[in-house]
Amino acid sequence: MKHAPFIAVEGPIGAGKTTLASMLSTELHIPIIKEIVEENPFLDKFYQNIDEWSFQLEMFFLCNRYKQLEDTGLQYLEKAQPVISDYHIYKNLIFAERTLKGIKRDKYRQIYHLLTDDMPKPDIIIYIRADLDTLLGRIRKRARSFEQEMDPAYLEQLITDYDKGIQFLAEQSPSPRILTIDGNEIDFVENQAQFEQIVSDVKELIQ
Ligand SMILES: Nc1ncnc2c1ncn2[C@@H]1O[C@H](COP(=O)(O)OP(=O)(O)OP(=O)(O)O)[C@@H](O)[C@H]1O
Ligand SMILES: Nc1nc(=O)c2ncn([C@H]3C[C@H](O)[C@@H](CO)O3)c2[nH]1
Repeated sequence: MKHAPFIAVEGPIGAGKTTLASMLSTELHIPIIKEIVEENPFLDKFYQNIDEWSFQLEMFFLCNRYKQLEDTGLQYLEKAQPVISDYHIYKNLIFAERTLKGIKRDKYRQIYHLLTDDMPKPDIIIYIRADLDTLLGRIRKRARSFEQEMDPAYLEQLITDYDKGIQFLAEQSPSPRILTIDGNEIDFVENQAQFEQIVSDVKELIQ
């Protein structure tokens, strides 16, 4: 790979994106960009009433990620410095296609493309797949109050949406390199050897 890599860790809610991105950032000495969660004023309301709050929430995520991506380009990529992020900008569309309907979805799509089409995109995606039981277990363990009432059907749909979304990204040109991790079987938190294997796989993709 000639230029500095832009790595994104992706996967459905609770898959372990922030955990793995942080571990890789430390191990590979690559700065990390993390998504904003605690200061998000709409997440709480969204989980209580998705139809009522989805547009505000999706726009909030989109604007925040747009700003972060702009900064990432200026701070790192334009200076040929590598960076790792705990999300891919495309996740906005994965969620919004599920949570928005009708005219709001149409408007959101237009704004999404207007803002992001010419932005830098990750060239390496680490995709953590995990099934519903694994994700629900992690979400419970993490115990963010606003997520505890999450409808399992919503999460199950997102698992499928993610598979399709990552497949779509794989078909883009130039296509990103994708490392898929089985989050049910691979425990990069507790199992050092499994984490080292991921590090080695990522290093190979970066070469
Ligand atoms: N491989 C793993 N084995 C065991 N626990 C894990 C593993 N990965 C993550 N966890 C735990 O699961 C929880 C969710 O992890 P994390 O916050 O990294 O997920 P995320 O994908 O970034 O979530 P979100 O989609 O909400 O941003 C955390 O409590 C974390 O410590
Ligand atoms: N609707 C919606 N759109 C997004 O773009 C999005 N990105 C993250 N999330 C939710 C998942 C976690 O609960 C929490 C932290 O990741 O926020 C999102 N929800």
